Amino acid sequence: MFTISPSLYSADLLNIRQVLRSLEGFEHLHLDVDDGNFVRGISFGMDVIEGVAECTDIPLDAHLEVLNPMDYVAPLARAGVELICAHVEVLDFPSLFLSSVHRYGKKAGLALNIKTPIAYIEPYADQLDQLILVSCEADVDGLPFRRGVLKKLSEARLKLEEHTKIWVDGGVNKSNLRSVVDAGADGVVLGRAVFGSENPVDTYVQLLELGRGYEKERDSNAV
Ligand SMILES: O=C(CO)[C@@H](O)[C@H](O)COP(=O)(O)O
Repeated sequence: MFTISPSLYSADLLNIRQVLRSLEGFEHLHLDVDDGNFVRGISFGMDVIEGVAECTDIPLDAHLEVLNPMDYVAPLARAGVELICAHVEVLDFPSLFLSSVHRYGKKAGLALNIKTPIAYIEPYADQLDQLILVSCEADVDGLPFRRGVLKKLSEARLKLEEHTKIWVDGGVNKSNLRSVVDAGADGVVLGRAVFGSENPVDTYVQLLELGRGYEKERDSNAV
């Protein structure tokens, strides 16, 4: 079923404990782990991630925007993160990353920057629980959604196995949600669209219902 993973990095990070307590009903929570090298921003270190995991029962997914993803697998798995995703652009041997995550009993994924073709992840289709298609330039906060991701999304949906969940991440909001779902997304990561709204919990529920409605229409049109 269509899902939303709100990105904690867009929340009020000075009140992180209160934010976590307020997130009633969230099915996922997205952790952008940004190292200041792969991307310019620096987000959460392991101490904060361990603290977040202790404070909430919401299943956590980590999007590693770092140069050395292999170093994060064991600490994230031990902290209880359920899904660990790294950028194919920095992995010399993506299959080793994916099997290392699986050895910890966690779900494993790859992420693609907007400029990176689907061909880069095709050889690993059999190991992929998740694909994150970044839909803005990852490095610059506030850059808009790039519609070019929709073609990549349709291509990925055709090429990947059905069990592989495809999420779109970056600049997604109410106005482009339908196009993302129609092109085949199983889920989206939302930063500003949820945490930049007046009431993140209400907004999350509304957008989730909207997305699930679009998904239902898409799937019934496909039959
Ligand atoms: O990591 C990324 C982009 O690289 C995302 O998680 C964005 O941070 C999501 O934020 P919005 O674009 O939805 O505000």
